[in-house]
Amino acid sequence: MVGVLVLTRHGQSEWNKLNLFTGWKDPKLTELGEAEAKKGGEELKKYGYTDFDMAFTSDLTRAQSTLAIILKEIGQEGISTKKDQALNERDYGELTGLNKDDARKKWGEDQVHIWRRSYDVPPPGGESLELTAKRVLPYYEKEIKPAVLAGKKVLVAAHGNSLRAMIMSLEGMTGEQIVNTELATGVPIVYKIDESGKVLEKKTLE
Ligand SMILES: O=C(O)[C@@H](CO)OP(=O)(O)O
Repeated sequence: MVGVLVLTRHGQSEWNKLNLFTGWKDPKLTELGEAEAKKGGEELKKYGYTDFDMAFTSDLTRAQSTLAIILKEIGQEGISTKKDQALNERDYGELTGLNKDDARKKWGEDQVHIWRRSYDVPPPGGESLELTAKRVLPYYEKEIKPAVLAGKKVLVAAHGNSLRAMIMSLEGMTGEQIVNTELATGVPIVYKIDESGKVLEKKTLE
């Protein structure tokens, strides 16, 4: 039996556009973000992914809106959907709301890069990718993975860092390998997975 897991980062948010550390803040999608989500839905439709069994998203508007736009585009608006904080973006702590370029000026390129893309160094008062994975992966293992291993088709709309945690687990990567992988906004990544959890195919629909 082969299950399908589609991971999609939300479209551009108001704070992505303003280049602000976002984390658990809850800005809406921009018009571009809505268009990116629609394009993601169109790509799924083009490849025949219009029959998902269930969907998952975070507790944040930008991911929920992305999911709603995709589901509308593929004609699956009524599908069973679970929303959970466990799939939220990493908490950016004291950096939340600061401009990323201003932060580089204040603390230096290297320090800001360490906060953004090291595996285990959290930003002040916030979560590292390691800490993010510690709350994302138990939820993934309990709610998402069993459905995929049972052959279901599952759609997830979430965030750069919550998705990195899942990709790390799916592809058997180390934290150091995944941190510098950038996920494009609104682009679906399709995994075909067998009942043992082995990834048979990965395709990025852009
Ligand atoms: O600001 C954020 O919440 C995230 C995603 O936009 O930023 P980063 O790319 O630094 O993980």
